[in-house]
Amino acid sequence: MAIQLSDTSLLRTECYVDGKWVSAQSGKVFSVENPSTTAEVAVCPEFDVADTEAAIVVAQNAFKTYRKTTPRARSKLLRRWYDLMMENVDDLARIITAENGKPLADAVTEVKYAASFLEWFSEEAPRIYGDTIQASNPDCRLVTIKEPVGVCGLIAPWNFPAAMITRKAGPALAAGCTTVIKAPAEAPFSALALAELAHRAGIPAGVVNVITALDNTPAVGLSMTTHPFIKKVSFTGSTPVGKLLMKQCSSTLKKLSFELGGNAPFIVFEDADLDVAVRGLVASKFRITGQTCVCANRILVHRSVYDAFIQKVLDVVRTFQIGDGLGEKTTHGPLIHGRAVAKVHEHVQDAVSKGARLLHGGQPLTHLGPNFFDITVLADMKPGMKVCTEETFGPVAAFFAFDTEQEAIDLANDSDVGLAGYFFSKNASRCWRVAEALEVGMVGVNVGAISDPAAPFGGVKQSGFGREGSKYGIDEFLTTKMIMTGIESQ
Ligand SMILES: NC(=O)c1ccc[n+]([C@@H]2O[C@H](COP(=O)([O-])OP(=O)(O)OC[C@H]3O[C@@H](n4cnc5c(N)ncnc54)[C@H](O)[C@@H]3O)[C@@H](O)[C@H]2O)c1
Ligand SMILES: O=CCCC(=O)O
Repeated sequence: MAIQLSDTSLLRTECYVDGKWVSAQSGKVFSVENPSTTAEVAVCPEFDVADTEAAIVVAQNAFKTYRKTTPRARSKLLRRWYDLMMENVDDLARIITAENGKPLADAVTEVKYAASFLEWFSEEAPRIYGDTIQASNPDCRLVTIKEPVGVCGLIAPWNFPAAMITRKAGPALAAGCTTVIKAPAEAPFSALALAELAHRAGIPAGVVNVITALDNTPAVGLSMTTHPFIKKVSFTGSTPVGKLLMKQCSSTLKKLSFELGGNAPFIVFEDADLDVAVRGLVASKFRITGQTCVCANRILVHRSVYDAFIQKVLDVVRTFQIGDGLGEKTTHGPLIHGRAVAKVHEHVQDAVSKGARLLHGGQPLTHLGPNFFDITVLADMKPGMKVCTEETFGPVAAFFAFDTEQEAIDLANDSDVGLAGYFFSKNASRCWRVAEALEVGMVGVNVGAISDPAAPFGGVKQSGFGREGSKYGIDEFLTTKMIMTGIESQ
């Protein structure tokens, strides 16, 4: 076996539908590679439209009974699922590292983060409230109740192959919904391992269904976004795919939550604690080798501290060890595939050709394998470079200089997307001013790591809509029903 696991039955290579492990009806499979070594991890079923529709029908049937379960019963199921994740942290992390490439320590962090959404929503399940409202008509009484929206299609990316699933499945199940989960083709085994644990947790058959596809992804996606039984699509991925899925969902007007791409500004003001800002930058920019949606993409530094700040960042970057995610000394792993390497390289070459100064890295590390790119530092960045308008999704720290607070805000907001933004300053008034001025869904003030199950995660502009995690996350899977009762006046 390509992954060393204590519990080998966690590596599942079939899809999970109606509580059973199933192959594609066609018998087709696709191969998943370890991005560090390019060795095959295992193969997975290539589901097609018929397979997908069968899973949707199963979820629809399961919804009829699951929706009637008590919130406390759903809470206990989620809690058991959470406990099983925590009992299997090491194996789950090894699966993540094998299919995604991130260092094992980061994979362990992801598993705990992923499990935290199950814990959080196990606690939210019994806390779904409606309202009592004073009707305009004195002869009527008015209340609202919350109901599960129905079968949910959950589509998630490879960069957090466990956490992006539980952040959706946790609230869906807490709300009383059933799910068809399309695992990312690059990293499907985490989702399948989660399905195995859902099974062990006693989650009823048909409530969690996990399907996989590579070449059939567009057809499977079309099925999930147009099938009348699916009432909600929750998608995390790129903005272009989000736009396509939204268009497809319009035919049946599904409820939607879209967590899409970002291009986070990271501002260092002249009054910042530079060491705190360096720690924040390392956490934000280089997490998972720059492959998170909330990664700093444009680093804006006040001219008076520009050189000093970059020097401090270079001092840290030079200590990084790039390599196989299982390597004991590895701090940063590979990119997910060759297309990602090519895109990062293109951003670097574009910047350098337009006058940026390359201070570190800048090249693929082909001696390590085809998916490795060096940690890169670029100074003298200018508007008009690709980094300004496209999400790099790689280990490139691109530094811009600014002179005034307003200039920094204008540069930060000069983007079609608005997911996360960060800034560092010791001035309390400035902290409020800038936090309010940034056109993003999430702001980190003097902090670069903002992910927390208690925090509402989501964007504005073309970063999408809806919020995951927090007390708001469950609303995405509920509908509000108004009940007006006429009473006879005496
Ligand atoms: N906002 C967030 O919370 C968040 C979190 C993680 C990643 N992201 C974004 O995700 C992107 C990286 O992930 P990616 O490369 O996997 O994105 P992607 O959009 O290519 O794919 C995301 C998922 O959608 C599936 N998919 C692709 N085309 C589809 C189609 N036509 N129909 C149905 N499903 C389809 C993929 O198989 C994958 O499972 C980045 O843009 C990143 O910012 C956003
Ligand atoms: O990549 C985006 C998700 C990252 C996170 O939840 O911290």
